[in-house]
Amino acid sequence: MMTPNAGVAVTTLNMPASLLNEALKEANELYRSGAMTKGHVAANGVDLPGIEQRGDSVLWLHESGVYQTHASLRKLDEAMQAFVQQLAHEVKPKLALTERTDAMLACYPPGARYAKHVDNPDGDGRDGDGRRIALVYYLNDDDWTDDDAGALRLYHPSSDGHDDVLPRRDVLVVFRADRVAHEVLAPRLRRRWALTTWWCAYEHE
Ligand SMILES: O=C(O)CCC(=O)C(=O)O
Ligand SMILES: [Fe+2]
Repeated sequence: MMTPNAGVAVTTLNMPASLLNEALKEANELYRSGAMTKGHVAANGVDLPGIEQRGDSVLWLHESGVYQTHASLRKLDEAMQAFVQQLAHEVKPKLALTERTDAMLACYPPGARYAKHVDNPDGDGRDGDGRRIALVYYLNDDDWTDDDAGALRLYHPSSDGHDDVLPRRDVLVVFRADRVAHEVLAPRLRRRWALTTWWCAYEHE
């Protein structure tokens, strides 16, 4: 697992190509069917349409009931969950994981971005166990290149520096949802797909 800076890790899940092809088909089918809705940003506890800030379309997969019919997406969600169960052991001295969120399927059409933000800057309004870990897994075509753009830009916590991660198929980025500022740069010509889950945790002193 590569760790480009504090609070960030980049790895792959090594899922079979057939499963990834099928999941991408399912995702495109959901997009075409009109099941996905514009992503929102919360400000001061009020949910605002984030036209300027955020151009993706999203679908909460468990809640929407699509796992009944979209088994490949469900299997990828399960693989991410299995990954976290291993990780839980490693992070135990620092974090006590409590629960996960639903999986969010997100599509960035060409030109869509998500401006710099921290996912959980204020504890999520929970009693110490807001979202602490974000996992973002990319479902894109297997020939995604620099020219396709759409990197996830992760800012270093204590300097102006940043690292860009291209949203290549099967790449999993794990980062601190309560600390790491990041932004999504717009993909140039293709739809950019990601499956995201968050884990809530208490942080030990
Ligand atoms: O798709 C990505 O690379 C990250 C998306 C993101 O930052 C978010 O949904 O909060
Ligand atoms: Fe984010």
